[in-house]
Amino acid sequence: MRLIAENLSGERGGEPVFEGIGFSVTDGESLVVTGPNGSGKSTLLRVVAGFLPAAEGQVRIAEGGEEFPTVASACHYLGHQNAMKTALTVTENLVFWRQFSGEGRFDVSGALDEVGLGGIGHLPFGYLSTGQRRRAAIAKLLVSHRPVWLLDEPTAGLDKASEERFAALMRRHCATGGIVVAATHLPLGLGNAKTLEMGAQI
Ligand SMILES: Nc1ncnc2c1ncn2[C@@H]1O[C@H](COP(=O)(O)OP(=O)(O)OP(=O)(O)O)[C@@H](O)[C@H]1O
Repeated sequence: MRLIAENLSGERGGEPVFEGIGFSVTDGESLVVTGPNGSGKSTLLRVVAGFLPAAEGQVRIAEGGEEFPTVASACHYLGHQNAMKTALTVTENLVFWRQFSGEGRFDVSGALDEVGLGGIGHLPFGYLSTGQRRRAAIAKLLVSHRPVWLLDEPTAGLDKASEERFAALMRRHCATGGIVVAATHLPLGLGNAKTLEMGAQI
């Protein structure tokens, strides 16, 4: 499978944010998107995810087969918001995501163990600390059957040990044929990732 962006332009509030962006990432590869504040990293990820329309150009999946014919079917987006209901327990949230995004290689309990949150699945998500919320949101990736991870500042709020644990999860995802596209200011420990540097302005 390949995730391909061709000649992409993005706008916010009718103003151009970036233009002429192109990339191709294939099974096992990662792409790290860097650039100064306001350069359009989050906008680019939202355009790739399909949450914002591209002003120009297109994003598509090639060789996704019957299982992943579209970007929407292949991608899981982890943005600044964790996309979890605060009143539901951590487990209830993850059960929802597992049903919504196809059954990933981990069940809910296994995914919580992977992010170091085993034993607190019964707590309402709203009780968790900032870093624990982020780790629970990362567990969404593990319970979902989505080969392309679109990650916006994924390590925000994580302590050093959690950062390293997440780096290992991303490397394993790629080693088993997954794709990671991550916008970040911080090194993510992805090894030989491709890079895309967004400009300060266009
Ligand atoms: N809803 C909006 N309406 C108008 N302008 C917006 C909107 N959202 C973002 N912008 C502007 O679009 C530009 C790109 O923002 P974006 O969040 O994509 O940058 P970024 O590279 O992710 O920044 P950071 O590193 O600070 O997270 C900024 O100038 C921002 O002010």
